[in-house]
Amino acid sequence: MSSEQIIIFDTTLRDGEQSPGCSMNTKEKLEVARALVDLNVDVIEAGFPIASPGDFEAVQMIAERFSDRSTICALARSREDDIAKAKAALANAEKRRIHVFLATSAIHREHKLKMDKQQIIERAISSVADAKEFCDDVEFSPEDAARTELDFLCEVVEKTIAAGATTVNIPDTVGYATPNHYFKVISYLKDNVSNIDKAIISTHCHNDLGLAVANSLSAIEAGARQVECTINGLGERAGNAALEEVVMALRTRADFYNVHTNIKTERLFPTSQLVSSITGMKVQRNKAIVGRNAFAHEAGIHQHGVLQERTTYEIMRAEDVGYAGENLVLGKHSGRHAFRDRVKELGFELDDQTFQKTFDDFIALADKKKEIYDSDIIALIDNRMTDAPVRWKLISFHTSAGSAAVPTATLELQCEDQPVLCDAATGDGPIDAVFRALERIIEITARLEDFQVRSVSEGKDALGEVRVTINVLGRPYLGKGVSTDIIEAATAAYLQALNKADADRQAGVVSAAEKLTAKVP
Ligand SMILES: CC(=O)SCCNC(=O)CCNC(=O)[C@H](O)C(C)(C)COP(=O)(O)OP(=O)(O)OC[C@H]1O[C@@H](n2cnc3c(N)ncnc32)[C@H](O)[C@@H]1OP(=O)(O)O
Ligand SMILES: CC(C)C(=O)C(=O)O
Ligand SMILES: [Mg+2]
Repeated sequence: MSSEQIIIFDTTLRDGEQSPGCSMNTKEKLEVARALVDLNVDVIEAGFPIASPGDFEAVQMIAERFSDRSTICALARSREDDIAKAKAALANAEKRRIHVFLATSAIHREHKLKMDKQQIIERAISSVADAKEFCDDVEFSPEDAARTELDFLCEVVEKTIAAGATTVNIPDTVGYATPNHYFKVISYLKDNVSNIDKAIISTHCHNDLGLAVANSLSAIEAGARQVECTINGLGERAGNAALEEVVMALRTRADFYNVHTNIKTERLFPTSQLVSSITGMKVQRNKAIVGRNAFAHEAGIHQHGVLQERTTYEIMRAEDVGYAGENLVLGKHSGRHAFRDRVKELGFELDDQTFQKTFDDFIALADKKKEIYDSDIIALIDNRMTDAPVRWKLISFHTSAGSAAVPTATLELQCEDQPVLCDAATGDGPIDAVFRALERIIEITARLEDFQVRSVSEGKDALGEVRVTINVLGRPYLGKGVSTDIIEAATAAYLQALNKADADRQAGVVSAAEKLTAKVP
């Protein structure tokens, strides 16, 4: 059985713009329209021309620029003046559609429109006929269809199709439907509207119960062939069905739905980003398809699986939706396989011992830091790759400082298997106090010649790298340390430099140097 096409009708610029705080100016709407055309949506609902001169202008300009590629649609109430404005806005459009709507549910009839069923039918028919005089492509929406009596809904749909509607949209205006209920509504229309084959059945689902996408898919199962949706699920209240979710569900489960869309899926992520930046509506990280976490694996077991075979934990490929970011995110839940993979990608070949030490450093860092960047990993590797002697190890350090306190450092160090030594010192600041305490325990007096500190990665919790150069009896020694705590990084750097001086002392090198530079303090 060959796969049928689902028409993707994007209403980001109309219903999407109805999201509080999401108004766009004409220039912004043109940018979004361009992105939608590049995404290859079939129909763009560009606005509601009667609503404001700005909406009118936007529909007109979008129609002039893009109607050769996508059908441009304008919304109108079932009123002559609305339809006249829609016609005027679309006057120069190549592919154009007028979308007329009128509520049909008892609640809307009685309380909002104050019209009875007969008046609704007559108004709907005359409006569709009015729009039809201008263009062949006319869509009719019985607003609040999901809460409309089924027999009355069938009557409205049948009569508007007879009047010329080529698409009948069945809106779940208030997000009241559930998947099985909505399936039954569409099936009922298919079974009870005599001319239903003369029009395309469309869905327009709102997300008040978080079911907009599920309901849209259910309608497709029942025979709907157009889906109205928005980028990032923008729209009135909780929004509309998210275009990217509907499209990727149909593509990923083509085995089940046996339908396809014309969407260039690799444009989904960039389009989502564009709409987010223009509207200021951030995409939540765990949002399906276009959230930053949508293709990210942090858990070691998942990362191990994905490294062996991507499909163990991925049902879609990030590149198919245009996401180019990293999908194996290193963090506290990552394991050795993913870490080794990244180390290799960064171009390092570590022996087992260095790898294990670096991995331990990485896990310790991941406990402190939300995100681990490649630059963090490089700094950790670099730190472990130095062949510096490590006779003295830092067991613990404690500093206290403040405007009214004398900066003090208390340190515990261990030299090989000897008992742990503890000492304290004061200084000009906490780092100076640490340096003095280190010198006291190791019994080496050094002169600090250079001290540099820089941030290795991004964010407030970034790794800091400290590099020091000390002079011991005329010989320079370099030390480097990295940590999210700059005092800890400075301690590690100074200790590394002192360990080098200590190694020379052990080897008798310092005493030789001492003779040569006897005057150096
Ligand atoms: C479900 C949806 O998303 S529908 C689209 C909703 N979008 C918008 O409303 C966005 C833009 N809206 C607007 O700018 C304004 O509401 C306008 C310009 C459309 C109308 O403004 P106003 O003339 O001031 O009317 P207001 O919005 O206060 O009331 C709506 C009127 O439209 C009528 N109406 C509502 N829907 C329809 C309809 N489908 N067909 C005919 N009349 C309708 C109401 O009965 C009410 O009529 P009344 O003024 O005779 O009492
Ligand atoms: C205008 C109509 C289709 C609408 O947005 C709705 O009913 O939600
Ligand atoms: Mg809507």
